[in-house]
Amino acid sequence: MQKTISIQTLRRLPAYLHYLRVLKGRGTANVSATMIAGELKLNDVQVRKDLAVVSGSGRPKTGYEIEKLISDIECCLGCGNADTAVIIGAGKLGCALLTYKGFLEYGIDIVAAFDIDRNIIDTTVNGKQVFSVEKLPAFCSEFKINIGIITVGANDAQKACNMLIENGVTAIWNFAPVHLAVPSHVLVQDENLGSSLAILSKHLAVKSVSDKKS
Ligand SMILES: NC(=O)c1ccc[n+]([C@@H]2O[C@H](COP(=O)([O-])OP(=O)(O)OC[C@H]3O[C@@H](n4cnc5c(N)ncnc54)[C@H](O)[C@@H]3O)[C@@H](O)[C@H]2O)c1
Repeated sequence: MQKTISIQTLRRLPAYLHYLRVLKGRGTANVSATMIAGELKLNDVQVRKDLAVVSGSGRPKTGYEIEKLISDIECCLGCGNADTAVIIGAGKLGCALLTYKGFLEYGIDIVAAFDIDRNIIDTTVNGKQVFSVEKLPAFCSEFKINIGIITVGANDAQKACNMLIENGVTAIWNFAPVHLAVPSHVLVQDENLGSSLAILSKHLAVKSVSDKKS
């Protein structure tokens, strides 16, 4: 029976996977939870708990076998059995996401983008076709699309979201700065680079005050 994985654990898995792949590339065969925790600035008890859910326990002294751990995390993240995703809005951000090849390593295959701008429709970005948004229903029914990525402006985001849901998408990665109303069977993950920048900005402001005092 598969163990339940918390959202917090899921959020940490890509970082574990990245570090483990780096270690594997260096020819390292085993790793301890303490070493992972040290590298990723996490608590080692937390790391052990996370890895116990996806892979079981490490061995005393030798720790975890890196190859097996990578394979277990990949399996948990759905790598090798990627969820298919489409982008709505092939503007600056949409194209940047289309261009990034790394999502496949985390189990998401962005297969196409949709837009309303005639100058963009029927072009390709990183080998991915940009279609007219009118073709979304036919595309979704032909290819099983699991994830919709919204990169349109705030005013168009709810419309794009509704269209995705009408065509069977139940997981939405939303980059538009707007709250999306969705039925309970749909999960929306809001992404906002601004919140990370706010933390950096706050850090600099606090540092500047303490520098002035000293
Ligand atoms: N979350 C973040 O950290 C973050 C960072 C940057 C941008 N954004 C947001 O991402 C969105 C896109 O930003 P951008 O700079 O790429 O804008 P952009 O104007 O370059 O791109 C938007 C694209 O959406 C298309 N579009 C508009 N309505 C549409 C519809 N109904 N269906 C399909 N396509 C449609 C436009 O033709 C355009 O190509 C904005 O909402 C912006 O605020 C979020």
